[in-house]
Amino acid sequence: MSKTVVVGSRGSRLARSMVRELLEPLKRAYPGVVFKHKTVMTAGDRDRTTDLRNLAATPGVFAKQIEIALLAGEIDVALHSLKDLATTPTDGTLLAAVPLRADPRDALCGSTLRGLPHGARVGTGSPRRIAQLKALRPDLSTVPIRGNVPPRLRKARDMDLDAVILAAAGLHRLGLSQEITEALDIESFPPSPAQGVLGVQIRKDSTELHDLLSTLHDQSTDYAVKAERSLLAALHGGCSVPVGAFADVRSGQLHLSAQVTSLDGTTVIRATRSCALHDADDLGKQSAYDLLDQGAEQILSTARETPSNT
Ligand SMILES: NCc1[nH]cc(CCC(=O)O)c1CC(=O)O
Repeated sequence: MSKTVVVGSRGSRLARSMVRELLEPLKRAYPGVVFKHKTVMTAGDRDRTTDLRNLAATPGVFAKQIEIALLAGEIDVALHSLKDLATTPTDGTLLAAVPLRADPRDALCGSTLRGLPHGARVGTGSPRRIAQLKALRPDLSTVPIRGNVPPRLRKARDMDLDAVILAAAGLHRLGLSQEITEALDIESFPPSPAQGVLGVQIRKDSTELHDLLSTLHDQSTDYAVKAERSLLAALHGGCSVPVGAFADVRSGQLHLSAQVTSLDGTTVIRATRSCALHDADDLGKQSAYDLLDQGAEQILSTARETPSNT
């Protein structure tokens, strides 16, 4: 293998901190390999003017350009947030490693949930976050807010919002943990499938690189995201459906809880299942059927016709 490995990612501060998180253990484990970082401009970065509602109609808006650079050989590793990566793998690519998950929770910045006054305004454009928030607090209103994490925090202040919802993992990675007023409980506010997990993607034929990246692999996180992503795939969901899911390994079993919520928050459908670790894919599928049996399809088809950002 050539002794240089080029890692491609978005150019945002968050993406750059993810690259550092990825490279630190690799540089330690392979002092003889040179690791380089290359920034790939994505459609999501380029289009600052259009509302992401239109952009997000194209799934994988953040990931596509990075995958193209990977397949063209401009980079050797494509680094994504796994929750932004479509569940159908792109031909010629594979996920080489699933590193240990960071904090999976969503975070309220600006107020606690209970501390929000009646009718408060909360910044988020994500259908899942809007739906789940309305289910817990029907009195609240949501305001779409987009952009990278630091600008979202700034906009929330400029717009005088009472709070904004962001992924805790992103805030931790940016060194902005102090902005978190409340990390929302996993059970009542299930995160996006694979939230907090890095997606480390390579070309299928990069066998040596695959071996090298296996140092980063965390088997429990891998089982968990397999279950969460197979659930999402079975529901034909992308990043803009109101599906929350979280799986973890406890006492040698894999547990999955999932929730589909109508956009107005009035209907909440839940499924909880456990299985042996090697049945992760099946756990996701069975849980999806549990949700569909309870009428999830109607909520999902309505939500699919109302594209929005995550
Ligand atoms: N949708 C954008 C996005 N993609 C990944 C993260 C950070 C969390 C993660 O790594 O899963 C964020 C920001 C957010 O949702 O607040």
